[in-house]
Formats: sequence, C-alpha cells, structure tokens
Amino acid sequence: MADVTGFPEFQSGMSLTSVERAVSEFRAARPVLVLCRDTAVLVAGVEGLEAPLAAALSHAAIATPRLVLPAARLRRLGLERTTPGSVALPTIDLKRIEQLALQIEAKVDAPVAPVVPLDETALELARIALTVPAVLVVPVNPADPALGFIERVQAVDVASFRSQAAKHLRIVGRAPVPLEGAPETEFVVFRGGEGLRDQVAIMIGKPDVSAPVPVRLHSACLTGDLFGSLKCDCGDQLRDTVEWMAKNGGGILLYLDQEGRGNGIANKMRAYKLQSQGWDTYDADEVLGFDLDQRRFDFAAEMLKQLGITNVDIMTNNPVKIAAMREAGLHVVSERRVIGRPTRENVRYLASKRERAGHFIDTDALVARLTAGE
Ligand SMILES: Nc1nc2c(ncn2[C@@H]2O[C@H](COP(=O)(O)OP(=O)(O)OP(=O)(O)O)[C@@H](O)[C@H]2O)c(=O)[nH]1
Ligand SMILES: [Zn+2]
Repeated sequence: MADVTGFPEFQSGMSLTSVERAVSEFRAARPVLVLCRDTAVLVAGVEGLEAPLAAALSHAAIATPRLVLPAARLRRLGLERTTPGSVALPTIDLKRIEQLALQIEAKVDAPVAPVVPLDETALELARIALTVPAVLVVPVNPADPALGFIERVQAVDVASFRSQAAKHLRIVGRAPVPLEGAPETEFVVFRGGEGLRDQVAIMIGKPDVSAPVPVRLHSACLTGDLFGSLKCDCGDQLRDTVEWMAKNGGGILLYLDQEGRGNGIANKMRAYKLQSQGWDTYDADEVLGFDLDQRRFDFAAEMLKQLGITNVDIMTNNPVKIAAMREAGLHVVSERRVIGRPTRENVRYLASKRERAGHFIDTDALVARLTAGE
C-alpha cells in the first residue's frame, strides 16, 4: 500500500523554498530569524525600517545589534575596504542608520568590525531580495516566545541559494511567438536562476546546433528594452540582435531577470536619481552599496545546456559574460560585438562601461557617430 503518512516529494527543494519565504518576508520589511548552529540573529533590512520595529528589535536583543554594510558602501563612507564590515548600534537609532546606509555625504562615525558569517548571510538575503544592501543584525535567543511567528531560515540555505537556484532551473512552458521581422520564433520559459521572476530563452529561427550557435545573454532593462530610454543602448541591442539572428540562420537570445545589473528595478531607479545629480553609473551604484556588477551567469549557461547547446558564437561586449560561459563548460568559439545607437544621454554610460568594467566598446567610434548625427 502507498505510504500515506507523509509527503516525501515536498522535501525536495525545501531549502530553496525556505529562503524564498524568508526573502518575501524581508521584502515586506519584516525581520527574519537566521540560524547557524546555536546562534540566532534577527535580520532586518534598512528599507522600511520604522520605529515600532526598531523598538521590538531592541527588546528582543540579547547582545548589541549591529548594522552590516558592504565594502562598496564603506568605501563611500571614507574607508579603504574590500570586504564588508559592521558598526555597533548600542541603540537602534533610525536617523543614524539612514545616514550610514544611504546618505550621500555621510562619513563613518564609529569603529567598523570585520563581519562574521551570519553578517554575510544577512547581506546575501538583502541581495536576493533586491533591497538596499544594508542590514540590521540583532543577536537573539531563538527560544524567545516573542519570536514564535517570525520566519526562520538556516544560514547555510541562504548561502547556497543562488547556486542551488541555478541547478534547479527547469522549463515550465514553451510556445511559438512570431515576432516582427522574426516570424519563426519560439519562447521557452525557465523557472529558477536569478531574480524574482522567470527567465526566457527566445529561439529565433532554427539554428544549426551542430555549429556554433549565435547566442546573446540579455539582462532585462525595463527602461531601455520596453520604453526606449535614451540613457542606455539596451533596446537597440535587443532588437538589433533579434533582427540579425533572423537574417543569419537563427540564434538564441536569453532574456534574463537581471534588471539593473542584478540590483533590481528599485535600486536602479535610486541609482538613476543619483546619476541625474551627476554621478556616473558605477559611482551611483557604489553610493548605494553595490560593487560593479552583481550578476551571475552560471544559470544562463545551464539554460543553454538544457537547450542542447555546447558551441557558442557569443554576442556581447562584456568580458564577464564570455568568461562565465567558458567557466560553465560551454565552448565559446567566436564573439561578436553588439552596440546600439549612441545618444547624448548614453555616451557617458558606455564610456564608463569600457573604462571601469573593461567592456569591449570603441567609444571614440561612438562619439564620432554621435557627432556625425547618425
Ligand atoms: N545598476 C545599473 N544598471 C543599469 C544601468 N543602466 C542599465 N543598467 C542595467 O544594465 C544591464 C545591461 O544588460 P546587458 O546589456 O545585457 O549587459 P552588459 O553588461 O551591458 O553587456 P553587453 O550588452 O552584452 O555587452 C541591464 O540589467 C540594465 O537594466 C545603470 O545606470 N545602473
Ligand atoms: Zn538599459
């Protein structure tokens, strides 16, 4: 007789699910209890942190709470740092937290301690949740009855979440979607990978998979892809790639849920606001606590493998994407550059990508095109 006492199939993937639940709580500005052997901390983001929650956290604390900040933010606060650190908070003072985590001209006002593993977990939670990377970590007693209703997650599950999510990618739907200029196109939707939504492989034409297949990894850019923002070249890159693939025997465009270089749309808008005040694309991100690029591409390589691709003709200017495909075991046979139209608003952005992140972009040629009014 079948075993009717339990639901064994529900066990598989539970560690992923527990992190997903914790991330939902965290995004809703509710604290999460993170456990590592005998140690427990409440973790709360600085976004949405208000006085009643601050008071409850102080009340539950069994040792001094701390504010954990990433290296990028500490550099903005005036320290030479390549690793995250924490600042003790004898009282949970919202104004001081706001200053240390977000204010533009703030300087660090207290000693910065090296992080412990639970601090790293707290930052990782904020990263997965796509919130501002600044977190309050409050040591607590996990048996405290006041914490009974709070979502609990194991630190080890948070730490392995992103690589697990890459491994658990699976196709959940596919259908033909004829596109203008590329009528023979199929959309293949994958669940898993990065971000909070699904990933889509757009199969244009019928590429010969025995030869190197033209592939573009395209990170979502709502403003550029959909609305034609002049601030970047994403919309052109997207449409030009589809058109090129349709005319040249087909290819695969991976549309990846990595808005804002993996920082999420809200942080991208925070960065755009800073850019409107004169900051460049990378410095604006650093003010918010982000390093150059938060994206991983291991799951994109996994999508290609599941589609039966091993040899790739990659369409990108980004050396990190190329290295990631090689590292994941794909054979990058050739490379093509993909440059959109230069605009007065995007030329500085493109130059920064070349100067700061080593993208293969000929900015002199772009400036010449812009001046010639192309
Ligand atoms: N944080 C941040 N993200 C941005 C900004 N402008 C555009 N983006 C994001 O940058 C990403 C660009 O994606 P891609 O064009 O696929 O990647 P890329 O690194 O430029 O590489 P290639 O285009 O392949 O050469 C998208 O996720 C955009 O949403 C910005 O000013 N700040
Ligand atoms: Zn863009």
